Amino acid sequence: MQACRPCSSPATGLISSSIAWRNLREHVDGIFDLHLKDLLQDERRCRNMIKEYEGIVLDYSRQRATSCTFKFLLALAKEAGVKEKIDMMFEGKHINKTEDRAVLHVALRAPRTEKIVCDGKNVVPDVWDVLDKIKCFSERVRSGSWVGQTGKVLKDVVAIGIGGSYLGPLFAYTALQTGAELVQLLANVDPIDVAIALNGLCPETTLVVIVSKTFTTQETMLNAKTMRSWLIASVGKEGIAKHMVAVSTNLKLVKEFGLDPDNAFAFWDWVGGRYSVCSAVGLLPLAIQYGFNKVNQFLEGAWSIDSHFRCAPLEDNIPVILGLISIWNVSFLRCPARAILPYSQALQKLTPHIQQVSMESNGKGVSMDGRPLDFHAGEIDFGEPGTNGQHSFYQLIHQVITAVYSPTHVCEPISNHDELMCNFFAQPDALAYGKTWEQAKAEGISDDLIPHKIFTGNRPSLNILLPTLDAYTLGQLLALYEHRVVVQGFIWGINSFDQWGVELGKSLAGKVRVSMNSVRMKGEELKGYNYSTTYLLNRYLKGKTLYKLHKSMLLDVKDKVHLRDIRQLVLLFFFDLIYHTTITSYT
Ligand SMILES: O=P(O)(O)OC[C@H]1O[C@H](O)[C@H](O)[C@@H](O)[C@@H]1O
Repeated sequence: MQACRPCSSPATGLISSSIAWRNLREHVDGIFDLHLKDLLQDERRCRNMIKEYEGIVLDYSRQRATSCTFKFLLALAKEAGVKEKIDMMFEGKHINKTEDRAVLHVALRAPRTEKIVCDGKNVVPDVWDVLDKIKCFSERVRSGSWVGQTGKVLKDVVAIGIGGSYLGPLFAYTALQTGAELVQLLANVDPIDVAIALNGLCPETTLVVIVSKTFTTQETMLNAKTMRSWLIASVGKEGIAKHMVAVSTNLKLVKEFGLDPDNAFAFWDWVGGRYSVCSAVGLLPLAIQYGFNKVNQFLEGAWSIDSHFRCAPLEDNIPVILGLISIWNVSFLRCPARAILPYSQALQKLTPHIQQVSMESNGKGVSMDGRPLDFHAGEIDFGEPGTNGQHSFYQLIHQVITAVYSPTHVCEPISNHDELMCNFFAQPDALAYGKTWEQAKAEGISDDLIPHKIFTGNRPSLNILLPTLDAYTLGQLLALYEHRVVVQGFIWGINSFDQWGVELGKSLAGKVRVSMNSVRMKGEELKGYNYSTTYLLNRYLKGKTLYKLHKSMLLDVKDKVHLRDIRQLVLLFFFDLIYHTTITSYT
């Protein structure tokens, strides 16, 4: 077993130049020779790799790691100043340096009596003002005392948002679903998504919630305008206040959009979009659908993990351990892909949400001070609920790629889920042990088939077991993943709170938008694009388009959307593109 070298501060500013990092780099060579089937025989090692907090069990004994690995990883966490960075986060310091902002999503779930200071002000009372407003408003909608312009009770709610203003709420909302839903979430600007959301809805009994942190996101604003026109056509401009509310940090733009500031639910720039589930972004739809009690439990669950994250020693701190496991796999074992596999259908939207939280946060190529990283950072996240995933992409994990690490099995044990649970318990061992030639032979498999039926195993995984799945444990699960991602960013020394790459795409789309408008409205020629883009754009502009249909369907048809018509056109357009692609690739 190797001894830990004493740590020293990184000389170049990158964590990779620290002694702790170098210790791990040397240590990893020895790990490549170990197999999980041998590591799993060491009961003492396995016992040390199981942690429990409030009934949540984390078992990471199927990681390709020894207890020495964890000593080195903990030394790395200390070297990177993880504890100090956690404190700075809770103290409201501007740790999002490129945007000069604090990172305080933890303040969103702080009890009323807590004090969390940002820029000299305790923000907890502001948080609770909005929570009280959500409680009051949601109770009025649920009880039917908030009526629409024509006096009818509201029966449907459409929440429009995208990215963090959609994925997080969708995850929490879906996880708590029990049956009849009042609320639907709409993200895509594709008219078919709008049409599906509006199908069968009546403006007189519909409430629209616009969810956008910035209130400038093109897709959301376009969908919001479409919905506003749809409402006005039935209830008039004066009816909007009864049928439209907003969640945003930008109350000025909310007002300019024509909404009563009383109908706006605020949050703050110290809440990142992908960390905003516990703001009004996620809580308003949850409260309308499930009642404010559930919201409270959800917040309490998240806060229980926040408190654990802040206070538990690094070696027992579950989000820190999870973050270290990620660092180990990505940067040292060079396994950048992670499957997240919840063995619970209710958690079907966990993976898409964590995909954004993780990949947008840690998909960074430079350190906080702008230095290019000389190591692998960031993860590729994918997944499906178990057992669906087993019948889809598991074959590749078992036999082909070694670059997938820690399929994270999250499970909720309920007695009549036994079949599901059998799979949950079988998969980690199947991945770890694989199957040898000798085993296959002993099973009587014929020689020609044996190569297809042997598996090298040694595929690492970790298991998280929840005692149950309710609003409280859901809040815990959310906070565990949020903090895990943050820990990774703290160690890699990157900024997990900005997303300038996304901004690049947005600004290019803005340029195309202007060009498209000039061609359509003024008949101008396209200028300033490369050959390929000019060709494709012209081809699109000449082809059949949903543009006219979109207008007539949503603006003129008051209460019935013709889904069949729109689908037909979407398909025509789609095949147009396939045809086009085929021609280009064969000439
Ligand atoms: O909430 P909004 O301001 O409309 O932003 C919605 C989304 O926009 C972009 O895609 C950002 O990268 C996301 O982080 C954000 O959640």
